[in-house]
Amino acid sequence: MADSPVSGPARAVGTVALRWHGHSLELLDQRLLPLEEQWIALDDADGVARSIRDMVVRGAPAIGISAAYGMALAARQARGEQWRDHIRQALKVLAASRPTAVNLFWALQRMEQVVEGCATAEQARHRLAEEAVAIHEEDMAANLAMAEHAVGVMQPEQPLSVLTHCNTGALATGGYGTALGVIRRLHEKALLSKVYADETRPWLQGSRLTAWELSREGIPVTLNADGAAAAILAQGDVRWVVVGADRITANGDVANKIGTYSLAVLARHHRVGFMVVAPSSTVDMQLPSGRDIPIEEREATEVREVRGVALAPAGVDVFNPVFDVTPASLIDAIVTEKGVVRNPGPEAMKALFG
Ligand SMILES: CSC[C@@H](O)[C@@H](O)C(=O)COP(=O)(O)O
Repeated sequence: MADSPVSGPARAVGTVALRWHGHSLELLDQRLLPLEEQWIALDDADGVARSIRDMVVRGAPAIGISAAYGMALAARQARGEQWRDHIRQALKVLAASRPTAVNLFWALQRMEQVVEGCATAEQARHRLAEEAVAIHEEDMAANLAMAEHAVGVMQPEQPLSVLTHCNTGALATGGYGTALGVIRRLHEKALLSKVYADETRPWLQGSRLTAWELSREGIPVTLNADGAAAAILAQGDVRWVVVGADRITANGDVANKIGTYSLAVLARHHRVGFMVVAPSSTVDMQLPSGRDIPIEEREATEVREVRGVALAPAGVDVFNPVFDVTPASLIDAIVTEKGVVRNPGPEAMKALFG
């Protein structure tokens, strides 16, 4: 076991955002897409934490997987009697990278349990790498299962149109995607008529990432300004709004990219289905409701500028919460790999997640 690096998942579906090489982690720099495809190589946990904070990698499941690999990298550098302290310090740094997506803390907790079960640094090096790869592979498998469940809920008899928000695809996960995985599956089954992608101000995950990911895989996508969503739903063509999640609380409230809540209100008004697709690693049964979710606020420059070009008067006051909370009462279905929660509420959530 001296230094036999554990390699990454054997199976990948289409686009990938992270590559594990056993001794280093490569991340596709999502800040540069769609203009440039550049990979960043990392060999320590600090670099991974920085990459999460700076949005080189983003999307709840991808953040959790990256943090797990960050722990595996920390174990590779842990030496001497203090090896356990070195890994615990890495965990703290990774946990401080972003606050909202619970997948980060879920993955770190899993890694911590493995550390506690290791007797030597060498064992930790091997076991943490294995666990990180397992988390990565499980996420991919969960996405495939969720896509099947979601199509079962939609029961399309003919191709249907959907609207989505942010990026929930291979770029945001271990592969395939959550909400975008459902869209991919509909396309594979020739059941997708049209997908509208909100551009997703201010970071533009929809235009920069979702439009890129779908176009390069030959899935036709129509990009729209966020403010056009009401007009699109009013046309009557869209049957489902499909989104991902960063944290789902015990009562079925959902934190997701800012703008999701307005979409849920619009969907209810227009009698369009509203579906949240997320792995069970996004469910936080410790928090009673969405009011308890820490909502990240990011720099004012994200709203005032695009790639350094000013869009607003210099120094204008900005409010930039990057997630919002959709109340469970506006959600028709939460789809996870464990099953579907229809009309979510505390009882239905407890029945599936205990
Ligand atoms: C499968 S990704 C689900 C969510 O993480 C996604 O919708 C989202 O809000 C991403 O936010 P981001 O700020 O880009 O990390």
